[in-house]
Amino acid sequence: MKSGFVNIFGKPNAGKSTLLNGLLGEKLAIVSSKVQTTRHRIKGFLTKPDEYQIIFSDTPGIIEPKYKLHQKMMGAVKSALEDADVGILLVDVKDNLEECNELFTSLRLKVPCIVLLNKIDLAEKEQVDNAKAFFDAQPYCKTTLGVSALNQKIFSTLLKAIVDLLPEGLPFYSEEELTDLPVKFFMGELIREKIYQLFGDEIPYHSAVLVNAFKEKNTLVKIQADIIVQRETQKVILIGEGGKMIKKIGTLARQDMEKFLEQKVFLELFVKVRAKWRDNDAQLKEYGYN
Ligand SMILES: Nc1nc2c(ncn2[C@@H]2O[C@H](COP(=O)(O)OP(=O)(O)OP(=O)(O)O)[C@@H](O)[C@H]2O)c(=O)[nH]1
Repeated sequence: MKSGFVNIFGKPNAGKSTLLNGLLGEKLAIVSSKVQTTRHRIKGFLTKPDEYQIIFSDTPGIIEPKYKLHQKMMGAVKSALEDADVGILLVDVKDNLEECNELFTSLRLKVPCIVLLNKIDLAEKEQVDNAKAFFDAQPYCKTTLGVSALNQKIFSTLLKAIVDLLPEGLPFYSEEELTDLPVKFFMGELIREKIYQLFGDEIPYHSAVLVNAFKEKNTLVKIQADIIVQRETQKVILIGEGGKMIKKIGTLARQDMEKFLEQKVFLELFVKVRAKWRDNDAQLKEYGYN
């Protein structure tokens, strides 16, 4: 039996969330085409009885700490590095390889790493081969694989490569558990995902979601959440004309919640203004960015 911790690193938008969702077969990490969607470490477990247990985490995209929020994200990247048995360095195969290499080198990786070249469905074979040769020559790289996170066919090869690098050991969690994060957290992420999908650049980056109540009743789950924004003008946009937008967020989020929980959901959403929440430690903590 093998077991251990695997952390997925990569620049924003490399496809970390897509990969994790594909591997785990559940919509755990939220996926969007905008960068920096993932703010938390999200762990999911993949267990094959008597063979392996892999504990995955999806770290935030590696970025410059411009705001306090970003510093917290870098902290998450570092702490993920410290407790990993295997690192997966995810690279968009069309990205600047030298730049990715600099980034990985600067993390001073001590764990064995698999370089995963993602989005090969969009690249020429020659480009993939060149990238493979480039990373195979780097000291932190144990092996390089080409994948498309959208295509689950290659996952068995990836899983084999991961398991080969894992230490022998007993499972950390029981087979039934999929993640140790509270369901409440995922409900908040589903709301945040809708904000990313429905609004332009500014709004998503200035919003946080706080799930205040999660109550399981006999026939349904009651969820109450606040969407926190920085300015009154953002609140007006989020609510929309006659409440049109907030209704839309609510409906889409509720549908996904119902799929996830396999239960009817009653969702109540409020929009609240908290000036400068992104630079306020206490508020960052309240919204879950520890
Ligand atoms: N064509 C193609 N698109 C992909 C592939 N993997 C991911 N994508 C797309 O790339 C975009 C970014 O994917 P995410 O999984 O959200 O990326 P991420 O690395 O988690 O991004 P952050 O949360 O910003 O750090 C999404 O639009 C995905 O659908 C792939 O293999 N092929």
